[in-house]
Amino acid sequence: MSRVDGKVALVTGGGQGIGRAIALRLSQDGFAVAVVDLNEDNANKVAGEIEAAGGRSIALKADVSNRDEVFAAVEETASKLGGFDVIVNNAGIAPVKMIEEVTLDDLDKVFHINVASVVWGIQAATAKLKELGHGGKIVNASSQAGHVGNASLSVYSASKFAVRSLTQTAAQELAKYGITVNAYCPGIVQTPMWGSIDKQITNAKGEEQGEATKEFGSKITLGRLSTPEDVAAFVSFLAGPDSDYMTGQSPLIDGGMVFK
Ligand SMILES: NC(=O)C1=CN([C@@H]2O[C@H](COP(=O)(O)OP(=O)(O)OC[C@H]3O[C@@H](n4cnc5c(N)ncnc54)[C@H](O)[C@@H]3O)[C@@H](O)[C@H]2O)C=CC1
Ligand SMILES: CC(=O)C(C)=O
Repeated sequence: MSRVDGKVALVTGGGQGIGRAIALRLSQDGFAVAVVDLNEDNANKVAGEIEAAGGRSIALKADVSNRDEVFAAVEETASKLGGFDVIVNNAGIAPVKMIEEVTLDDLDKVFHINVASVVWGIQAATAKLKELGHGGKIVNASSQAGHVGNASLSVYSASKFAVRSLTQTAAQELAKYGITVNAYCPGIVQTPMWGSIDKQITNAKGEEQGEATKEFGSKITLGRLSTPEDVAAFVSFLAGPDSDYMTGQSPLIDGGMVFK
């Protein structure tokens, strides 16, 4: 019997990439997992993978930038899986845009999906945990871009700095309810998002595809790109009982990226 058996976790953006790996890992740890994504087919596939491996899971369609949909997803998770303990606010987007070309629409879209979503996730999880009368864990996706900022990803980087800030302030406000709030800050992770970033940067610079990966990859001390499972292993720690004495933190899990 694992120390999280019977507990329930909700993972946003769980349909692919890092979110999928987190959903699978938390299920292996013993959580029942709600896989939430805008892409319902992918969410269903991941929930199916969990069930096929002997875990408990549901798939839910929700747009995390919509407060009502996030609250409804938390409600449905608690009623269908019989409790609620952890939310992983993982969903995000990363459009490439040079600072001189950024528009109000770019700011609006990225901050709604990457930042407002985290506020809604924190609010919905806190309301449910207070109703259930016990503490829990909130885990947010930031990035190495939220520590150092990446050229070509200015709005995205700003959104990930914002996630770190929300993580710190929410941790201070919610400790009295037994809720901890932490973030994870990955480096270059082999997912559809990174594939798209490489394509957009190399297109914008007129370079061959893969050049951006080479450039970012050359900064990684451990000498390889991250897998989604590398990140999921750290989220497993943040979602589980071994991180009980940790809150307000946003550690890097980036293979030791060094920017000169
Ligand atoms: N891939 C990377 O190199 C890094 C990723 N991250 C962060 O990790 C998180 C996951 O990234 P990846 O797995 O690489 O991305 P991905 O693009 O491969 O997957 C993101 C998932 O989120 C879902 N999603 C997007 N917008 C949504 C919305 N409005 N509502 C609900 N679901 C939505 C997508 O359908 C998709 O399934 C993101 O927050 C990203 O910023 C952080 C550092 C590095
Ligand atoms: C997408 C992202 O967060 C990177 C490259 O750190």
